[in-house]
Amino acid sequence: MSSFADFQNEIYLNGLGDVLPGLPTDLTRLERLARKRLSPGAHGYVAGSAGTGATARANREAFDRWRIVPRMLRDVTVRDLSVEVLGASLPAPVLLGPVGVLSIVHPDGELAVARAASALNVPMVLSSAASYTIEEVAEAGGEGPRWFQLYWPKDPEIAASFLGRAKAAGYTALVVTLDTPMLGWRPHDLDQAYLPFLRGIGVANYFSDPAFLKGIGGSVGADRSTALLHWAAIFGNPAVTWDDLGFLREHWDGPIVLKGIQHTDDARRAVDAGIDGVIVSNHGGRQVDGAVGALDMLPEVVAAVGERTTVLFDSGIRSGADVVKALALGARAVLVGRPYAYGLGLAGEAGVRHVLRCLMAELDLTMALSGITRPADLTPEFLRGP
Ligand SMILES: Cc1cc2nc3c(=O)[nH]c(=O)nc-3n(C[C@H](O)[C@H](O)[C@H](O)COP(=O)(O)O)c2cc1C
Ligand SMILES: CCCCC(=O)C(=O)O
Repeated sequence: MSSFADFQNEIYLNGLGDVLPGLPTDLTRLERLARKRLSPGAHGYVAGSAGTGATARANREAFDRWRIVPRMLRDVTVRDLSVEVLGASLPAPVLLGPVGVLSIVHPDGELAVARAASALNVPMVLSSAASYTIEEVAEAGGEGPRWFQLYWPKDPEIAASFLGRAKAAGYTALVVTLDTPMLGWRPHDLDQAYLPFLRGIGVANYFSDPAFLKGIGGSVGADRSTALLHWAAIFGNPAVTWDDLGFLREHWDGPIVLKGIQHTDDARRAVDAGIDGVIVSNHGGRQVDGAVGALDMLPEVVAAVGERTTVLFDSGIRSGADVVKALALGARAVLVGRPYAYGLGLAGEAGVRHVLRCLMAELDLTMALSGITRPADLTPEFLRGP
């Protein structure tokens, strides 16, 4: 007799992999389960957003304003989710976005994420603020594709050192996050007095870096408070401007993507400066409260630079249907943040695989049922908008 799992694979998963573990397949329900299971501090940090949460809500409302208009009788037997991004072929238009401090939700943190990403051949973007080092995560990910995300530190020697380490460890593309020269106003963390960094989580790359250690006399020391305060002082660099982008090129010879672009003029400046891609993102609503929903800015940015550069998107993706909407509005691929952090917290590596499979399977089905067989065929004509 066949099992539900066999049927599930046949009907829903379209060869995307083995069965899903016993977790909700609706990622918004997964989110609710994580609220129950994670510690209040860790949950508050991951789920939290800036201020009153208006931007995080705007991210979701923006998705709700767009609706898919499915088309019929278009032979959707054979589908291919793969896309090309910055010269590499991805199995689907989905990446694991940079999420730091992941050992607050699971002891294996980014190592488990790297294994899950590698199993599905989905690129993982490793955060500068990861709980494991650039090298440890590369080793865990093996042959899997990996990108590195830079928080531009005050000390250029540390920045150059990070880029050198990432290159040596096989990270192929560089994501430079522009929207976080300092952390936003985050009431969840302030009220719970919870910061991963204070517990020494998220500083692994810094504490293992010769350039960082030079700034604190060569080693971290038994009492880590001096090192932690030094980290807090150097992690972000609010002084960088468009004139400094040349520094990145000098120290990185692969593709460079700027994350946190929301204005068309910024997108144009990025492209004029020779940047290879932009990520339209508001950091999942964690930085500026009262900011515009990220998806609301996507069409304008695509109209401004879409022909000249690769436009990626994140902030608010919770389903395959959301991926369809972002792609139809011109994103080449999307990054997810919180959903996979919840998968990790609930079930480790298998939980991250679960989240990726759910997204990819639902994307595949939503495309098929809308009359689409490849991401490149998704255009604004498949949407009814605001
Ligand atoms: C717990 C947490 C940590 C994050 N850490 C980073 C980071 O280290 N670097 C970065 O560029 N973005 C970071 N982000 C932002 C994500 O890359 C992404 O922009 C955001 O989560 C997307 O929104 P979503 O969570 O609605 O998918 C973080 C987000 C969360 C929730
Ligand atoms: C130093 C900041 C790292 C984490 C981060 O980007 C976030 O919490 O949003």
